[in-house]
Amino acid sequence: MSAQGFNSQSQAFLEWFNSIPGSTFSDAIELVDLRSANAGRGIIATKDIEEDSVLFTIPRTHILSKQTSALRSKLPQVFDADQAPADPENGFAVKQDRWTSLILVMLYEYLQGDASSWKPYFDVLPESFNTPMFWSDAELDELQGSATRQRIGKEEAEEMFRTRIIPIVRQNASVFPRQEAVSDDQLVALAHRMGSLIMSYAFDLDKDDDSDEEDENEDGWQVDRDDELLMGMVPMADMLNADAVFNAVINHAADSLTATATRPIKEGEEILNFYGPLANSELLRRYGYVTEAHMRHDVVEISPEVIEAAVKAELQVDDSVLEKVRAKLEERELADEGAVIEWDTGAVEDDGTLLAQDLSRDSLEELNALLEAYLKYVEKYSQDRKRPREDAAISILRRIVHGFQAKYTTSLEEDQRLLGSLGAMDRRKMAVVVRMGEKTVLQKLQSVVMGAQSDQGPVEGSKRARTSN
Ligand SMILES: C[S@@+](CC[C@H](N)C(=O)[O-])C[C@H]1O[C@@H](n2cnc3c(N)ncnc32)[C@H](O)[C@@H]1O
Repeated sequence: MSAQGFNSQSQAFLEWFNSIPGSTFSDAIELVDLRSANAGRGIIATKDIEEDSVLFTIPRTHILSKQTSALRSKLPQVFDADQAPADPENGFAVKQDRWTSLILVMLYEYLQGDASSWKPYFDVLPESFNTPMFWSDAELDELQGSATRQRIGKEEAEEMFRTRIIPIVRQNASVFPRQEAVSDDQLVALAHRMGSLIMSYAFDLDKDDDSDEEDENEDGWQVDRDDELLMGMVPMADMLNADAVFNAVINHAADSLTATATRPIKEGEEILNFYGPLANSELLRRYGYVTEAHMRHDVVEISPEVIEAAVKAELQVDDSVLEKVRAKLEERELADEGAVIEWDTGAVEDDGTLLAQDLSRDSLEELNALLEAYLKYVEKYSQDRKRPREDAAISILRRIVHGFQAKYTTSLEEDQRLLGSLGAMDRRKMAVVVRMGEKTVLQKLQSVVMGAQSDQGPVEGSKRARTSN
């Protein structure tokens, strides 16, 4: 789209936003075109801004959610469990979760076209995304050994659209307009767009007062459910880009959400929100971009299968013993997720600046605990304590590191050279940044393991890792 067309959409959106009763938009900020930096729209300071200044305010009435959309009153049987017909054949009996509810609301508003009061907002929301969900196999191959590839979930998403979204749209032709012109495949593509928008633009709001917020577990205790937070699209708050070093936050008040400067911002600086201490792989999966500042949160995820394979190869354990060990670990809920190796040293202050002090954590704690448990149960079930546990643990760790490194087809040095030769931050370059971050963590892990091996001491990740940051 031309710069002129892009800016006139921004202008129309801003006028729509300013027409909302109770909204505010500071005269010290501006909505701008950052496409040349691959950052879409963003907001910059047009004047110096003082700490705690309010940048903009959006009343809750104009957060798009199942609470503000007319769809809910049109389809109470879909949104309210107690009104759902008992017959599951009609497709309504499954209660919608916060994802499917918001996708339905967004589809409903989007399909209204010009008749939707949210039209100027939809006009500034993107139609295509750089999240791995939309990458080709060749593009995904560039992620090499990254666990991100296993977490994309495209098929699961499509299954959800086909079973929980499309039947509702089709069975309510009078509610969802213009759908005759849209095939099922097109509806799936539209649901993908809405799902991706929710993933990278929606905010978690307060608890959803209308949902049955708590479930009972077997003991009769009330437990919080992950899906109880209401999700909504918050116009303007979602025009802020974000980074691991930021200068603004969104405050949630009873009637409105407000963007506030966390520290003084200079004229020309971009206003940046914070999405959380996410590894670049996760930033890419959810938001479709990576940044240098997020590299400090990079992690390597070691799956239970990788750990088990290393244990088996190192200790030459029979499958029957491994099965018993696995059952024991599952009983103790240790075997489900494997271990995450992190060198998270760059925590941020509340104002968005980096903490001066290095906050190294014991990055190997989780893996060490898991290996300790493996070794204990292997000894127990094979009735054979061949060697000291520390010694065995170090050898297993070495196997894990080597096994992992083999999943990445290029070395860190090769990637460094490649990165220097790549131009704009396209999908390939983002994949290179992700895999480089993970290889850097692996390299640190390797130096810890090698160090431990040379002095045969325990593997203490934090003490050694601290020197390398
Ligand atoms: C909530 S939106 C922010 C507004 C968005 N730039 C737009 O044009 O609509 C989140 C999306 O903005 C982009 N984004 C956010 N922060 C970014 C950054 N620091 N660098 C590049 N892109 C960024 C990503 O595409 C992300 O999925």
